Amino acid sequence: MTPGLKMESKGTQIHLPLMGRGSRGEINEKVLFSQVKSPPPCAEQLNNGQLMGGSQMNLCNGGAGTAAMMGLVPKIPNGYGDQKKPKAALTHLPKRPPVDIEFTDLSYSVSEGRRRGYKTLLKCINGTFRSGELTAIMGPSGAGKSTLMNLLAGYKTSNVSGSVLINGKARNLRRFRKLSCYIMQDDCLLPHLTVKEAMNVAANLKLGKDITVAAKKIVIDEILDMLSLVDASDTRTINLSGGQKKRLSIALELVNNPPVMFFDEPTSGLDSSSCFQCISLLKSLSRGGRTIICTIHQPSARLFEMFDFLYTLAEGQCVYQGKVSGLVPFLSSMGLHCPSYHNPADYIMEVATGEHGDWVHKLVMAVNKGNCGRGHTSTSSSTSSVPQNVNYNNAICKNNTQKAEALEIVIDKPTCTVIDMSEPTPNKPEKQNAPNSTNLAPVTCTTSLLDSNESFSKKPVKGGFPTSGYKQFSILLRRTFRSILRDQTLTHLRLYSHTIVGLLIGFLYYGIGSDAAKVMSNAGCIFFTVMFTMFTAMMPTILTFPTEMSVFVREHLNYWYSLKAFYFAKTIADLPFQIVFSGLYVMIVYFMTGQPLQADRVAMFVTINILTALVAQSLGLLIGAAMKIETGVYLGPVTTIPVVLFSGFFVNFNAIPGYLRWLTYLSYVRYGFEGAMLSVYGFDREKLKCSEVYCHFRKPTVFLEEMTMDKANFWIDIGALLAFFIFIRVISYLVLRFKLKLMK
Ligand SMILES: Nc1ncnc2c1ncn2[C@@H]1O[C@H](COP(=O)(O)OP(=O)(O)OP(=O)(O)O)[C@@H](O)[C@H]1O
Repeated sequence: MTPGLKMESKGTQIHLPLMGRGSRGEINEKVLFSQVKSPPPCAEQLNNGQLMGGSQMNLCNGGAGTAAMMGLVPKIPNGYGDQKKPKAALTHLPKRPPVDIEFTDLSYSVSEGRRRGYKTLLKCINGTFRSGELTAIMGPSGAGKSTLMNLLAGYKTSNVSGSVLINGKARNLRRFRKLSCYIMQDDCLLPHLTVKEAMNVAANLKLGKDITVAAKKIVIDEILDMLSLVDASDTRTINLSGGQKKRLSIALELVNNPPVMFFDEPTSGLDSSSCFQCISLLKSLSRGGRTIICTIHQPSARLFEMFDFLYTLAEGQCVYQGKVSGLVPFLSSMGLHCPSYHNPADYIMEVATGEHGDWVHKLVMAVNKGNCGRGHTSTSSSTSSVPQNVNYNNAICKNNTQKAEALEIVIDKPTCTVIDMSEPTPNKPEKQNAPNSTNLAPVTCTTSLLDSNESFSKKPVKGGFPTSGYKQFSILLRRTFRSILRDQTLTHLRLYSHTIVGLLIGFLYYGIGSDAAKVMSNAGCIFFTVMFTMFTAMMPTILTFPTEMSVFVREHLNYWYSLKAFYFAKTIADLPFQIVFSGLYVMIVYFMTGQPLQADRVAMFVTINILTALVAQSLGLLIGAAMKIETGVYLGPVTTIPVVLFSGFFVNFNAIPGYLRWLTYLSYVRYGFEGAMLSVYGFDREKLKCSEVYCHFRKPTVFLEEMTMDKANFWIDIGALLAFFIFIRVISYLVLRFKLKLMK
């Protein structure tokens, strides 16, 4: 019989494969698969102490039907065979080494300004988070949970003292970041992509070009199947439930199988059943040999007992570290008795917040003395100071004598084999769960984090990302283009509004363009056209970019692609939409208002308006990148007012006081309006017809003189707008870079 885990389920024995830890901590990947012969245990059974067994299955290496075992949403056939065939398992993920994280004397401070000096958020804390364990970082609000996780994930590196060791060696931050992922509290997902599309992008970006399309598809299918997302494959992420969004966030990061996963409050915003599913999933991931660390706020007793290791913080110091089951005995040994039927998670939080008196200091002292923690054994056994009614196997404090079943864990010699993804041949039996007879490229197997490859690609790519800069750009370009195309606000609404407003303006100023008696009204029409293209380009960007930005931050910090690739893709993908929308509106207005029907003038008028729109959109991008939506929505229009004031429409340039006149050169609307006026009235346009007895502005040059535009040059306006466009785009790029740096 294959070594593994025995689990009793309604009289039927299930033999589950394990990824045991070798003597040196490596993952044993010997057992790839074992068929489940009986129906999976229900959630209730799992809750009754069998969960440990169920989640001992190895996600990485062919554990059978973990998601179903966890009581996630019912499975549907995925086309891989009949229902009796075992569920897909993650057999095709790149193999990863186990990673233990040890931190010693870790302190972190932030500057509070010159006068107030530094504030210490973490004070000399120590701990070890192991692979194969689900670790919870708990503590009251402001205790330093997120700070600790950011430090361990390598997101904060300045003002940090102490050491972080990975498998006993100094952390190589760059490599560690590539082999770990951080799943944020808010599910930063692009709303208009389907689950499958999002997964494809993740696979293409994270698995590199050495893995074939067919191999990527199998990886994706396996993950979706395992996380019970198959039936939501074609659902846009905006329509997913909270739990599904969370699972998709995990699925996206699982593509390259990171051995370390950090989760910031993974259960926030989920109902109790989704919370249970989510933590069950994390538990299964940890049982696959991963190091799963998450911050959590007051879990229910049911959730609490699912964690293997607990690290509790209060005021930036550790007040408990050790097994979850050891918490109550530890507190009891300190004289803090968790009342019967009280959730220990609630109790430790009450203690940490000072509800039971000033215990924090005493607990910190006890932790530092080694009264709890990994090496400490007394916590797991009954001591005289511990009340008899506490059941240590079950985290809830109650009179319960039920014992958790001992788990049979067989540790084998550690192996790390290259996954065989080649086509099955008659001599070579097809692996279960590799149903597609496609020719699959081998996946690089990393044997140690510290001497692991930079990426999955054979050749390390510049910048350390799994794919080349060009590949990142092309994948992101397609994704951004698709997202914009499907975006109701950015695209559909703009299409309708440009058409409707264009027609409205067209009817309002119908045929006035060639009438000398209506040149002032025509100038108003031209000015409004410039203003409309400007605002409709700027505001949607201010509104939508922060969402894109949060997705970008998550993906970039998880080493998917570079800022450059993202930024170029964003810039290029936006162009066609700006051109089409602005062009459509401007053409409707131009022809309906009777402007000169000369191809060169039409082209000039349309071009100058499109350029103005592009500058305005870049400004929207800058505002969106630099600030929150609420601030941007206010600042966007407010900063536009001076730009409009100095455009030359409301106040003639000659009438502007000399000391303020230089400001007109900073107004990009000035160049847009001036260029539009010149394309209509400049370039030696013949005399206009006059619909009244006398028309002062029959000669277009006279009107341009009146507007102080007679000496203006259309090409300078074009050049100025181009310069504005490039300048603002560069500034936006630098702002994004700066913001990223601040996050690190
Ligand atoms: N840049 C900063 N300047 C000053 N104080 C800061 C800064 N960043 C964090 N803090 C403080 O550090 C403490 C720890 O913050 P952290 O976000 O880690 O807490 P937390 O335990 O995750 O809290 P919560 O559960 O509410 O998210 C808080 O008191 C917070 O106000």
